[in-house]
Amino acid sequence: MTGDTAPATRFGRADREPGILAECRDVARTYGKGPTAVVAVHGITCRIRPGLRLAVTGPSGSGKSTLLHLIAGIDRPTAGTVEWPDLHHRATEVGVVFQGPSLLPALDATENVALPLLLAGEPEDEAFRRARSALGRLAIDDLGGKLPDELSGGQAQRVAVARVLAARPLLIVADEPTGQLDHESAERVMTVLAATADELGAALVVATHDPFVAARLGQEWTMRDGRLHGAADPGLAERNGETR
Ligand SMILES: Nc1ncnc2c1ncn2[C@@H]1O[C@H](COP(=O)(O)OP(=O)(O)OP(=O)(O)O)[C@@H](O)[C@H]1O
Repeated sequence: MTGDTAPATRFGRADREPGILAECRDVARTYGKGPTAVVAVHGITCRIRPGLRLAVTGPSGSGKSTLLHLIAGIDRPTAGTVEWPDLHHRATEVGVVFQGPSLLPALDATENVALPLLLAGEPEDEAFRRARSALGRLAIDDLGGKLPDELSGGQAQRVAVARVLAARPLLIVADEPTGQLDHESAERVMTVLAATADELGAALVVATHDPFVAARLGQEWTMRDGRLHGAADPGLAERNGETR
């Protein structure tokens, strides 16, 4: 087969490199100003491609959440640039599992999961079908009728994961998605996140303190004091923009 006839894929032709979902160039994020300013992220250059399975690890306060928010486009860098070259509609193509509570209190679990689909214009029956299916994959379909304040922290966390998966994003950014879960539930969440990312051809970026979760993903980037470390890992050249 010649290059000209290579089949198209979701991100271009099969004979080309996969696309770039997110690209950070020399990105920094400082909170506040003057003597109390906190530099949460410094000088990070990285690329997120389809198929990436990435754990972002590091001590508390090292900048993991900040980097994830910049990659997802829900925060802006104070220096450098973040771009999403192969995303067309970032609001629906990036799914974020937040570290803290994020469910709307007046909606039950199924409605919380369906809401982003309804807002994106999905017909109601399809939105609710996908919401129930996502809850089922995470083995929490029995919780569909419960309000957030009737859920445990771990149950609410799984509903938040279901909400992201139901929206079928191309870039899944999850901040401690298993932080409140027992081992068995954490394992299920990681299995479903990875399987869904495989089905969608998506990238999966997970901030975690849990070595088991990090081990489930293909790559690990470690943050310390706002910088990426881990020179021995195979992603470093990619991260530093040395290869395309
Ligand atoms: N909104 C904010 N205002 C001021 N400082 C902040 C803000 N958010 C984060 N920080 C600071 O930025 C630094 C990085 O925080 P970040 O939440 O990104 O770290 P983290 O590695 O995700 O931590 P954890 O593992 O505890 O979630 C910390 O020093 C934190 O106190």
